[in-house]
Amino acid sequence: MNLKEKELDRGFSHEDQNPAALHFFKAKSLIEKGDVFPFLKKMPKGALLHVHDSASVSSKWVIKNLTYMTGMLRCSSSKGDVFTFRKLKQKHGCSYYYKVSEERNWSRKYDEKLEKSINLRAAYPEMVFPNLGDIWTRFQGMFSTFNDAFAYVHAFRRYIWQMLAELYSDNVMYAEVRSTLPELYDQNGKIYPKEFTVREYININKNFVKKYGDFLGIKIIYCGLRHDLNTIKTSIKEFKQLHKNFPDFIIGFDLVGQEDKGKTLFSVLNELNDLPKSAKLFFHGGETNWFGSVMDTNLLDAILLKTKRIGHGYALAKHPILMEKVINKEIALEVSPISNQVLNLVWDLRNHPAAIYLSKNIPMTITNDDPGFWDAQGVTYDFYYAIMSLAPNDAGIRLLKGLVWNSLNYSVLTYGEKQRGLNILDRRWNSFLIAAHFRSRKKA
Ligand SMILES: O=c1[nH]cnc2c1ncn2[C@@H]1O[C@H](CO)[C@@H](O)[C@H]1O
Repeated sequence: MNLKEKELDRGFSHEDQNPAALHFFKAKSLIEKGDVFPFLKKMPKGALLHVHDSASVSSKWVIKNLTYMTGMLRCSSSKGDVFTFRKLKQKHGCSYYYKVSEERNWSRKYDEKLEKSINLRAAYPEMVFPNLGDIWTRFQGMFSTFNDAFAYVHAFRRYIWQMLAELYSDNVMYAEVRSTLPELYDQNGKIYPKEFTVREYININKNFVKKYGDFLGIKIIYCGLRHDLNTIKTSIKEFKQLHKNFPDFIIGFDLVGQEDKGKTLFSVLNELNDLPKSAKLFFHGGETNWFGSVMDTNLLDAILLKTKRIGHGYALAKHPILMEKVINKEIALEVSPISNQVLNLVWDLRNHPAAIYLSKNIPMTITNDDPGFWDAQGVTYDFYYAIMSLAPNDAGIRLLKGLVWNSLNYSVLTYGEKQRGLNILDRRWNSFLIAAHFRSRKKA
């Protein structure tokens, strides 16, 4: 509370330097300079329940590591850059491929330029991306830029390890990761089936957990892109097979992509009814500002389809009856404050509807969505906005603790795994508080 009050007071008298009200791209360096951020960084976060794998790792790491791997190529398509390690020409819509190692030799500030194609950072985002459509085109383009490099088996292994490392160093202890599970390929051009991607994932996870015993690992929520019916059908078919073969790892299903432009849940009801009973659902819903539109009914249908949690749920505040349902059925919202701001739903996060959800005790957890694409390593920055912008001035450690405990309680860990996780969390939380207490005494 001391750290928070001091920082809010300063923000109140210097509004131009009040990170709680500023866009993340303007606030990031201010956040890092304050005292709240390092405190939150050290805080055990519990589980991370909403993150997309191919946008999870910091873009700097990707540039410094993956783009220095042998065989990396770059080409320019009408939609933007494409990174790849495939030797054979692909359907990238490019006419010429450049070797990154050669380009780097004759271009100044090459790495900085390269990083721009996988990072949305802008000094004046309101000028660069005036509309929600503009930012989504750019955002979706970044997945297209990176996906083919991500699917190179040697890059994939390093990237997923780094994803776990960034979570672990941010004091996250477990994650349920959303993935479209790309078909991986190797240096000889061999393409592997999705089962192989799952086995790779399981191996990396196993090795990471072996090395860091207090990390519980990850599970995968399989994602289909919602933009057209055939893609949805194919992804449901693939999911059924993968879930059957790996029921404890490929735990559930979701549909992703821009909700405003994609198929609604209602329009694919027949297909969704084909999902097996053992599969859990984790639908995105209400990531929209269109009140009363067809997309807006996704929230209703997600609840009717018995979703375990709701991704975002940004629009839920406009639907009082659905808010009640979410409380009664204990469906947690996966709230990603920075994502909603960067993707242009809201500017000042004090206006984010999660402030209302907190006041109504709607179950929720703080998540980071695509941190690599906006320079937010880990979930600490989102927790900063949660406690400084979404929560009332007088809410402190008790609220944070509730959010952290929610993350484990609303996870789909088995009973045994959850008990073990809660024990570890309890221990780590107490040492965190004791250490923070001694730090503050030393300062005083
Ligand atoms: O906030 C989001 N809402 C909806 N879809 C998203 C969001 N973030 C990422 N993706 C989608 O996830 C896919 C990769 O897993 C990407 O294609 C992207 O469209």
